[in-house]
Amino acid sequence: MKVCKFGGSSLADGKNYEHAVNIIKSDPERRVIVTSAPGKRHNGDIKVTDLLIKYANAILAGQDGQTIVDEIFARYQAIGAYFGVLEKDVEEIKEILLALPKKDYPSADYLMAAFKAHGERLNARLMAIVLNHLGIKARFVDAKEAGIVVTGRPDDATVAAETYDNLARIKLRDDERLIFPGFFGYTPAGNIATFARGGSDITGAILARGLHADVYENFTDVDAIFAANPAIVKDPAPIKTMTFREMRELSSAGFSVLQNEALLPAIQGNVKINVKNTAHPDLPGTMVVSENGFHPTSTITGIAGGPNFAALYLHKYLQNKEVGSTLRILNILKRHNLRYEHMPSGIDDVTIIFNKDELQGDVVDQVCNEIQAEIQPDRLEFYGNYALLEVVGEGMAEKPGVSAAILSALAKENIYVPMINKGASKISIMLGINKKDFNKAVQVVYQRFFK
Ligand SMILES: Nc1ncnc2c1ncn2[C@@H]1O[C@H](COP(=O)(O)OP(=O)(O)O)[C@@H](O)[C@H]1O
Ligand SMILES: N[C@@H](CC(=O)OP(=O)(O)O)C(=O)O
Repeated sequence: MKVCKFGGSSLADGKNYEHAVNIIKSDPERRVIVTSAPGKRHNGDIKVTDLLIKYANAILAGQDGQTIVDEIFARYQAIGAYFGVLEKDVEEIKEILLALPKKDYPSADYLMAAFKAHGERLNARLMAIVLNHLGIKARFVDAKEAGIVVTGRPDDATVAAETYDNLARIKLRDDERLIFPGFFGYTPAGNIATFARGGSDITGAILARGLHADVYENFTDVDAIFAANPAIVKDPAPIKTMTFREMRELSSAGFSVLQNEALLPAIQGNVKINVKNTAHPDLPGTMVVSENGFHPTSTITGIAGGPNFAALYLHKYLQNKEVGSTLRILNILKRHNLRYEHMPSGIDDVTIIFNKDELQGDVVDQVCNEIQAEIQPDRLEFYGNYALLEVVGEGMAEKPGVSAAILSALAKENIYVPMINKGASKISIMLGINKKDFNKAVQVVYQRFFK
């Protein structure tokens, strides 16, 4: 049995939907389908999830959301109409949208989560309606009925272990497709909470593990996972096979094609992931598999990273002799609920690297003031234009000369590397660089290893 997840780009309009329907139809093993919300139809378009965020914000501001509801409903209705589904058969979608503000929510954050989740919740309903209309027996299964239980933040939830006991009770039938909405679950108190953005991939992986799928097919809008972001490197090499841990490193560092939290359920259930293009389903795509028995054929598998980082540098003479100084720094970050990405350190120095999305308002000044007062460093500097470059490959483990090859390729282009972190993981090398050099650095390292 296969679990198939279709991304927002694959369900953006009737034509894309038709590719997805044909994929479902063409293989009776594709019995569990996971939908995202309709994504962008073209450059400059807006995802339904983002329209729902606008809708939630309008309601929270005490405004009338009717115009946005009409805009959202039109997206679903147009897809239905493409298949000849009558407006009356999708009318329930509009009613559900209009009823959203009338429900009780424990807080504005939970209201926002519930609104956002309806992109996928309504799309799974629509997919079931379309498939049944085309004579393919299909049933919508809400996350509540499936038993997807989540805890944690309403916009960044974590799946609870009991979900897998609940999923074990689901009976699959040969003559029926089950259509699940991606991206959200229900808290023990019965409220909707979503995973992080891109989180329909996570639902697909949870279902693949819980329903013991042979493979988790993740359909998207590219032919494969490429060795570098195609927006930065022209025609990058497709990756045929890679390991879970390579994917985990790369997806957490910018390979947005697969949400990085989707790896854990697949690893736990040892379900291989096949990333494929909805528009070209006959191409093999990329297989993501367990590292057991995997034999790398190249030194490097992928080059990821991003330009949206910042670094806080602290120097304190004899810091290494003080017990607990790092703990005190971390406590300051904890007080501000601030997550950091990496913290390379030396005898007297520590650099703390943040994703800039974390640094809202005047939190940097507040943290610096507290570090100054409690740690009294000799130097405290903040770099707002930091980029991280992550080079990953099972093939680099215990292989001499990989860092040297990367650094000399960057040096030839006069790209300065203020930080290199190697050793925390055997299969990755992380480099801190200046934001302005980021794209060039990806291209240079790609040329060095793939051309
Ligand atoms: N290394 C990479 N290989 C393939 N795609 C990548 C890579 N890095 C970033 N991407 C981007 O990921 C996109 C697919 O992910 P996403 O937009 O989340 O898809 P979906 O809507 O199917 O969930 C591609 O269109 C591509 O722009
Ligand atoms: N629709 C949600 C979840 C998701 O997975 O979307 P997509 O498949 O378009 O990445 C989002 O936009 O974040």
